[in-house]
Amino acid sequence: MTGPVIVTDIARADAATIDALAEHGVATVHEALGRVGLVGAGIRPIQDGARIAGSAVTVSSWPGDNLMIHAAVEQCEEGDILVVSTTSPSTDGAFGELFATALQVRGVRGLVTTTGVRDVVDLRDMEFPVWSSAINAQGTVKATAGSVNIPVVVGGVTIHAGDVVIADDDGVMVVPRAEAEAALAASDTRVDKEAADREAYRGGELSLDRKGLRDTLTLLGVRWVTQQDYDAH
Ligand SMILES: O=C([O-])CC(=O)C(=O)O
Ligand SMILES: [Mg+2]
Repeated sequence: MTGPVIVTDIARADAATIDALAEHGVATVHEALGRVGLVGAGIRPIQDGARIAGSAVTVSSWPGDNLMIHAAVEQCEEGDILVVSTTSPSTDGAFGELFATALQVRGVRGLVTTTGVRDVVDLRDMEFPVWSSAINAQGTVKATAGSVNIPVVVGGVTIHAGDVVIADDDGVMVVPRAEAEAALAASDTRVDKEAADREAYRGGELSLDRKGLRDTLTLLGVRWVTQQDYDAH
């Protein structure tokens, strides 16, 4: 379909699966999925300590224009995360505490945006978590058509409406909706493995031995030499 659209009634992943993914956090799910889905590190949290997951409601906006964010609020439901991208780069402050107020009332868990945001003192105070490209008071207009709930690119990653977005202090990642269950199972397995690793490291075991990395170093031609031998050659 061409032209601006607002897609309604999007499909979402299972709520319990989304909540369990939130508990695992970005780094674990990213590793468990095979190191995919990570949004570029240019999208940063404005707060410390928030860890959320939710279904993406996506916005494709004109730069410097937040009309389509206004349109998207109506499409948001309990447990969603609003994801905003612009058709060309813009760090204008397209979002602030008024939008956050409207979204919080609808049970939206947070915002991920390639734009800038403003009112950050208020956003932090009201505990509405935000990941953005910039903090910027620059105001925007409401004049240009865009789309809601079409695929958008954020930090090099394509996010479809209804995909599971996970965000915490490490960054933001996306799990395609159809892979949410598999991502959770793989994350559970990884957490068990890391628990065993942690126990071993607490006991003094070296990761070099536990992961067989001495062989890797040897295969790569790395040699262990005493300082005396090193200095002598
Ligand atoms: O109204 C705007 O343009 C963005 C903003 O500052 C808010 O949501 O509070
Ligand atoms: Mg404001």
